[in-house]
Amino acid sequence: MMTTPGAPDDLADEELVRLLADWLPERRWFPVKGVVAALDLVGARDLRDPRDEARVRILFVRATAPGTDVVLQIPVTLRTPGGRDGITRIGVIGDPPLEVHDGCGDPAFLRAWLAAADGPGAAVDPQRARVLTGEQSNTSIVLPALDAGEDAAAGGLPPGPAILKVFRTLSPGDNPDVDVPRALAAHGWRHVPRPLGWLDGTWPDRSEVAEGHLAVLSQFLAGAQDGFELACAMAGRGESFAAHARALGGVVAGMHGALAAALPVPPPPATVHRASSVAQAVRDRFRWAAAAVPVLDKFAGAVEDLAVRTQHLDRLPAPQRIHGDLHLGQALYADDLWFITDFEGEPLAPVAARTRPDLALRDVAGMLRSFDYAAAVGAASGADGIPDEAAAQAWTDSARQGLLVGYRDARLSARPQDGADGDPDAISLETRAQLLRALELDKALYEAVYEARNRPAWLPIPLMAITRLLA
Ligand SMILES: Nc1ncnc2c1ncn2[C@@H]1O[C@H](COP(=O)(O)OP(=O)(O)O)[C@@H](O)[C@H]1O
Ligand SMILES: O=P(O)(O)O[C@H]1O[C@H](CO)[C@@H](O[C@H]2O[C@H](CO)[C@@H](O)[C@H](O)[C@H]2O)[C@H](O)[C@H]1O
Repeated sequence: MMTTPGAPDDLADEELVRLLADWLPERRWFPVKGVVAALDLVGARDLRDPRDEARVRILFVRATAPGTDVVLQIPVTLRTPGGRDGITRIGVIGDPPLEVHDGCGDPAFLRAWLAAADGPGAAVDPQRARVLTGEQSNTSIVLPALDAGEDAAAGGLPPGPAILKVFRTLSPGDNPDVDVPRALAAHGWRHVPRPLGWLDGTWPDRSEVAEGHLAVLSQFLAGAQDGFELACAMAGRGESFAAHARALGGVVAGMHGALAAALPVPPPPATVHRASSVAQAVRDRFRWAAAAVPVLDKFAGAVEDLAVRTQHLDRLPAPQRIHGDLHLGQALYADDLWFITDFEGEPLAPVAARTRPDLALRDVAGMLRSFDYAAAVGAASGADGIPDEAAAQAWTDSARQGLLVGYRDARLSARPQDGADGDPDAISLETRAQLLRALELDKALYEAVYEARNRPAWLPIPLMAITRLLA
């Protein structure tokens, strides 16, 4: 084991990792599924609980398995036995014994994190924190606002509530889930929850010391509805999502305008044939997806035909910073407004690819794919409440139409000078349709791998879309 900054200095850490070996595979965010991962402790960092109630330690653990090699962040707290109820106990180590708890569920870790973080912070109460239990690649914890008296004592901190997102799989470099919301909020775009705190860290990564963000604290939109849950519920009741989709399309267009202004990128070199790059990306995605989901092999010819048609497009919109993994689950509906969260990009993609300038239409395609999921998962039904295919198709079509019209109208009104032919990105309707088809296919291939790894029962949703898009 190396002796770089952040390397473990404590023999008990090895015992901790042995304890975690049984606990980790049961976590939704643990990236290795179906096979046993090798776990190696590569580093650790102590944070100080201002109340000194518990020892707070962040473990950096490398998990390796075929196709996976990642460094995970695992905050734990160590307490003398019998100290506290109501927090997640992982087990006991040492002699004299120490209880090991999941840091994310322990106020001691949350206090220590808030004390160590950069940024304005927030007047929140770690004592009443709640760990979210949904489908998540990371771990999020809601921190309620302090009550009025305590709030005054917090001395001018921005008001709570707030949500802390602990990144589980660490990536060297600045995390776009911290930097992008900061840039958008500083630019004055109001559809992103305000970032309130962030913590950097270092950890040994092979022969280097990696540095990057460990977690981010943001304004919590109390009472917000998750866009995917809202869409599924409406689909199940046979209610059109078109008006919501139209408003969402407007917000996605506003996000693209704000991203282009807040995080400008240089134009691509004239030597790059961009349509060929998009086509090649689809081919590469297909090869990657077919290796993980062999049933996709039969689509090889049809994918190549689509790639060739894409390659022959002559004029593409300029690349820019985009969201990168936009779907209904990243859209929150609060007080009649849509907000966009989770700017981390596709969790299965390498970090360098996640911040690369790309086509704004990729985000639009991501949202279109989500309507397909909502119709399937929500069991879209007609007015009689009985789920059927025609009703699902009609529900999806009207939501798609709503999103595209809302997006296009907002782009046009923001940049009317570009709309020579009524198209704000100055491309023909045919080019737009072909690009969207290629980008939807690309996303559906990604989803096939995501579902095969995480939710095999949902694999038919992207597989049916791939069949349809290639028909
Ligand atoms: N600012 C926020 N206010 C309210 N809920 C939020 C906020 N940010 C995220 N959430 C909720 O937390 C959950 C997880 O957040 P997300 O950033 O998508 O995590 P992950 O990238 O791990 O999937 C989502 O279901 C979302 O509804
Ligand atoms: O939210 P994450 O950043 O963790 O994104 C990953 O998980 C998503 C699921 O939670 C996944 O999204 C897919 O399923 C959604 C329904 O649960 C659906 O609305 C999306 O359209 C679909 O892509 C996402 O792809 C993955 O990166």
